[in-house]
Amino acid sequence: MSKLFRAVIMGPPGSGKGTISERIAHSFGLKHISSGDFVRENISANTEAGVLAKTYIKKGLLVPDHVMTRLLLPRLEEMTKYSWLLDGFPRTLAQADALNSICDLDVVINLNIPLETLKERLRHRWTHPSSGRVYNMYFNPPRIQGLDDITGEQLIQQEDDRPEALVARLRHYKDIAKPVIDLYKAKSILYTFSDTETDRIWPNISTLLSTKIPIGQSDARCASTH
Ligand SMILES: Nc1nc2c(ncn2[C@@H]2O[C@H](COP(=O)(O)OP(=O)(O)OP(=O)(O)O)[C@@H](O)[C@H]2O)c(=O)[nH]1
Ligand SMILES: Nc1ncnc2c1ncn2[C@H]1C[C@H](O)[C@@H](COP(=O)(O)OP(=O)(O)O)O1
Repeated sequence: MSKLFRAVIMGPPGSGKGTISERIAHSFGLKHISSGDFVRENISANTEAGVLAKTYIKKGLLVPDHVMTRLLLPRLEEMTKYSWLLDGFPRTLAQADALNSICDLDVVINLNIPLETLKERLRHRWTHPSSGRVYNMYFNPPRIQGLDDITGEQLIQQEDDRPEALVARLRHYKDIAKPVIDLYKAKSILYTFSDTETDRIWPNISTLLSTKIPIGQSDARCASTH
């Protein structure tokens, strides 16, 4: 069997991780695992870890590393037969070390987007809370204003996406992501993409992955998990 492909996508809130992950999953047939979606699924299903995670998220905090790894690692271990792309995990060095103990990553995509662009995007981001699907009033608007394309349910603007909240989130992201980025740089698997537009970044990511993903792995049938 040819070698499976393991990738991580990193970037500050609003950098386009979710948007680009969907494109990668669709074009290259990788399983897309979003830590945020997975946490929300566990909260809805009332699993032990989900109940615990909810107590932190309600306070606007990140879920502690040991809870996060207890949630995510078994999920990844179920996926040993698939190539996957992980979005939203690892967020801390402890999470990166835990991930390192169960697999070798091939590529880490690091999105470097200017602060002004992030603020502007998140100001116009609308979210479907139960699925985590996101829209932008200009970039990818829903078919009917204010409603989710798939379920027709109401979209909301998250408190976290207000510009004032974003500056604090971004500062926090930078502090915790720096050692993770340094680790992947030292391993020579970090690929950084800097631009203000996803559509300009995407061709470069697509070219990179075309050279890295073994032939026969691009199977659109095993695309995104949601
Ligand atoms: N104007 C514009 N909006 C974009 C672009 N790329 C993504 N967006 C929108 O920007 C917002 C953020 O994109 P996401 O894919 O949710 O970013 P993320 O990195 O997953 O964000 P978090 O979930 O907060 O970590 C969404 O509303 C997207 O629709 C772009 O190139 N231009
Ligand atoms: N790797 C991780 N470490 C800690 N908490 C995490 C995490 N991934 C997700 N979470 C938790 C905290 C987030 O506020 C929540 C939703 O995740 P998300 O949708 O990726 O985040 P955000 O709301 O920052 O865009 O789940």
